[in-house]
Amino acid sequence: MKIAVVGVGHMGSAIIKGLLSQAENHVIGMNPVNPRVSKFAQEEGFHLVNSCEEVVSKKPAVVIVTTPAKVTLTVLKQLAGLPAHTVIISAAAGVHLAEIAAIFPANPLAAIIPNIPVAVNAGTIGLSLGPNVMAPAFDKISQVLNPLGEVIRVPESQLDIVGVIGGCGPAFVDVFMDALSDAGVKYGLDRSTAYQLAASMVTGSGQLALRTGLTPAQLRDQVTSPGGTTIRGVEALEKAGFRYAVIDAVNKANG
Ligand SMILES: NC(=O)C1=CN([C@@H]2O[C@H](COP(=O)(O)OP(=O)(O)OC[C@H]3O[C@@H](n4cnc5c(N)ncnc54)[C@H](OP(=O)(O)O)[C@@H]3O)[C@@H](O)[C@H]2O)C=CC1
Ligand SMILES: O=C(O)[C@@H]1CCC=N1
Repeated sequence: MKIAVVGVGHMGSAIIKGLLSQAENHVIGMNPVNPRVSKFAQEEGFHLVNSCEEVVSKKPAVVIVTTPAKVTLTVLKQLAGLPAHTVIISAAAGVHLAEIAAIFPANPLAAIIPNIPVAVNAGTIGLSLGPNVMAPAFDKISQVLNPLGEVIRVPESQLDIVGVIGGCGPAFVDVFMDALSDAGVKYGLDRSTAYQLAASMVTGSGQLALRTGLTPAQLRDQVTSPGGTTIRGVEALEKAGFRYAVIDAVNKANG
């Protein structure tokens, strides 16, 4: 499928990497002239254009817009020449389907909040669909998004909070992994071993939760042996207000 990704920054690059892992995808990136993006396009081997007019002329089946939220509606207006069957997917946090529908009244529309792990096809993607998404368009959206990771369909009213937990969440986990790694280094691990250990442990914990369906509390109980070491660490986290720090991170990001 021919897919255009408009805005090749952190999220656009991550989506392009994930899309390029599927041989059937023909990916076109669009970004204003920028040596960073030209180098990335050369390295990854996708076609790069520098204007919305060129995107329209390439007739992509699906356009994914990953420009900064504040310029996204302006960029979408520049894409208004796309035919009515083109599927428009916006990844911009805080840009609503109704605002996009004012520009593309007849097109199938979707709003997504992906996260950076889409780069390795292990993303978490919140998805809300607009009113014009019939079966053929839904098939295209699924064909594009499903290989990028887990797609979680939610009403648009929940997309902001899904975006904070799924989209911002990797940064929160990265801070946690960085701190864990510091602690490992303090006790003698070399940096790369500490990073590998933290990342592997987080991956495994997430996979276990998904595959078993157990709650985080049930999983924690499996680790906290009576009178053992883990419960002493959990106590220290509670004393430091770790839970509240996490909830307040979500409050702030959602504000
Ligand atoms: N980063 C993330 O984890 C997530 C991001 N998002 C959403 O993705 C969007 C981009 O975020 P992010 O990738 O972090 O930001 P970046 O700043 O890394 O990327 C934005 C990209 O858009 C380009 N750009 C700027 N203006 C235009 C334009 N008029 N036309 C085309 N491209 C343009 C920029 O080009 P240049 O650098 O050359 O100016 C840059 O490459 C936001 O709307 C954000 O809400 C959603 C979920 C997660
Ligand atoms: O920080 C941001 O605004 C974007 C939205 C979700 C993750 N990154």
